[in-house]
Amino acid sequence: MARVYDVFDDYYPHPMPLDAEEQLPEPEALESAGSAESGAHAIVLAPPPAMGAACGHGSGLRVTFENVRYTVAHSSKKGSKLQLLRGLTGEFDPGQMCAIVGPSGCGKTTFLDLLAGRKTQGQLTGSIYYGASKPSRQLLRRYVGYVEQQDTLVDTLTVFEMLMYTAALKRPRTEGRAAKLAAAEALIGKLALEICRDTRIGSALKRGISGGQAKRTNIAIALITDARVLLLDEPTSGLDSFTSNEVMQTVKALCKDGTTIATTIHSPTSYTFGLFDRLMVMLAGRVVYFGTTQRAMLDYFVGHCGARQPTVGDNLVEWLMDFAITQERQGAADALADVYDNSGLAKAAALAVESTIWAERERLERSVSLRSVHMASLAGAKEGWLAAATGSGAYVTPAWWTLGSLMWHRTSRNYRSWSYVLPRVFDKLAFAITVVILYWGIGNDFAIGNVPNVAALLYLCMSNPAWSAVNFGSHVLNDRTLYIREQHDGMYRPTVYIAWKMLDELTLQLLVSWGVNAMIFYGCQLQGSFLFFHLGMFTMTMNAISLGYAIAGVSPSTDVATPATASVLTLMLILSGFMIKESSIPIFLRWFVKVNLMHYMWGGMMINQFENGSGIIASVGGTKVLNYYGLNGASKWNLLGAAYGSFAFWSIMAWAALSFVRVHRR
Ligand SMILES: Nc1ncnc2c1ncn2[C@@H]1O[C@H](COP(=O)(O)OP(=O)(O)OP(=O)(O)O)[C@@H](O)[C@H]1O
Repeated sequence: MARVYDVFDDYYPHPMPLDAEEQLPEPEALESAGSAESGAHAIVLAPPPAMGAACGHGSGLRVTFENVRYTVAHSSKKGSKLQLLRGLTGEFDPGQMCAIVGPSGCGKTTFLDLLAGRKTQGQLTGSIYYGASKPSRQLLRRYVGYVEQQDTLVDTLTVFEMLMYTAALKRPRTEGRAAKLAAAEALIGKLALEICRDTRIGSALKRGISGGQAKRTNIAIALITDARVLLLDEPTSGLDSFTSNEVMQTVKALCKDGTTIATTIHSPTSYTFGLFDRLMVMLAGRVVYFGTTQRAMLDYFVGHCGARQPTVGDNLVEWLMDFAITQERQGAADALADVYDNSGLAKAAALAVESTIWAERERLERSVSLRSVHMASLAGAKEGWLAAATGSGAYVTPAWWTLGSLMWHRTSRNYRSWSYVLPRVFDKLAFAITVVILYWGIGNDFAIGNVPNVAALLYLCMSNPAWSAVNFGSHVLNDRTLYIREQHDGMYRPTVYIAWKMLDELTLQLLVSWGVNAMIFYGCQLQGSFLFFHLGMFTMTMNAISLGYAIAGVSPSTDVATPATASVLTLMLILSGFMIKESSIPIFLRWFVKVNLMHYMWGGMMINQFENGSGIIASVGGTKVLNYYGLNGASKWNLLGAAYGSFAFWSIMAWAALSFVRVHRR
């Protein structure tokens, strides 16, 4: 029968010398070191590198976590709490790649989310440090790249454009295009993306780059700020074993410049497993092993936990996961975690954590007399490595630059896509053609029997742009995963995002609407001012966008937003004063007519059509028409002004919804 170490060697083609540093420390040595305060630094499994290497720009940043516990309110059991993480302690070292493994639901993603500062609920206790600092939002955005499980890319951009777009919003504005270009090209090289550099990313329905290339592009955008820490959540999920190996090999190569890497991974191939320097095994929110991936790991599980010896034919990763999951299913997760907590490994990890925090603080205090984390950050800034994190706010670029970049990198690229342009032009054109065919020349027919037809035409003209609120809302919701990721990455403020989305939609509408509105106005021979007619139609589109965004902002999904928007619009259309005269509406609902945008704009259009009609409508007179509909005495320009007020109101609602309403919880 093959000995376990032979099996190990058979599995790993990589040279993995078993040096003294990777041996399990003797428990007695640890105990004696731990008891003597002065000896605390004598035993550290992975001693901190020289300070410059640990913290300087171009090197890594050690991630240290101490007794991390995380509790959330139970989503299905009201009033009860659930502790998802239970006392995680350890550190991820610069220049090393650590695998976090464990059965599904053991808390791996929760842990990474916490490290990356992306949890929006729950209670965290314990400490997390990046170098010597507790992670500020700025530090996380500047120095930590987080690659989430799902790809969040812009399907209309090429890989190169995606990187340049991200660079424009995540790197300092002042550094110039050449530096951004160099950073993008360097990452394309590092992540072996040359072959798809100019390929559109595409979507599930319209294939562009491959799954592995998409994953590597996600990694590249996480690194565009020269991130010193890279956290990856299941980077190989959905990839075949060859592509998984390729992706992880590329990731591993990033360790060379000192990047600190931690990744959750479900079923690494043997090859990929061999690329990891460290392994953290989790069960039910606790650590059951944190150490080397080498022979000592086998010794630990066989010797301390009662795992069977692996034999030839065993895949070591499967062997480990089979053991861990079986133990969990048998309710032995806590027992295994207790064994780990009492082991030399856990004690060494705790000492290493203490040592790191102490040493980093001492270093900072040496450079300037410091007391607070804020001051510590300033000391870092003095040395250069935290300059951007502390020197700027939560967002790297000013609002005007962000807006310009979004217009340039996103909006202008939209026009390359027929699927973007055609539906937006076609729906306006189709409406205009239909209306012109049905109502040809009607505006110039002054017979009394024609008045309801003209009123109906104007009502249709108002309601058509209003209905597009349903589409606009779904555009925001389709973008939501990307929006959330880019928000976390500090790429734009919600105000800028809303302003950009509106400009994005309105730019094309502005171009198209002049033509189609002129077709309707002159084809149907409507009366009054064309400018007013056009502004009225355009204002309705603006309102539809802001209304759609406001409702989408508080809706968890399109399934909720679409019927909600349709209901609001239906109410507006019914109570506009056209379908039911205001005087016939029950008194308790009449207030709605007064705040109803449709009432204002349809009323304004009616006044525009009939205000000069007293001489031209032979039998009835324009004033009487307006009287009949309850529109006498109003000024069409005031009504237009009210519609702009409504736009401002819905825009503020949309901004507030995106800024303050957390429909996504993690
Ligand atoms: N509010 C909550 N109420 C109840 N359970 C929750 C809540 N939030 C998270 N959980 C549970 O916490 C566990 C940890 O989830 P997490 O996504 O971190 O697991 P994971 O190890 O990353 O799983 P996977 O490998 O499948 O991605 C899951 O079982 C999840 O269902």
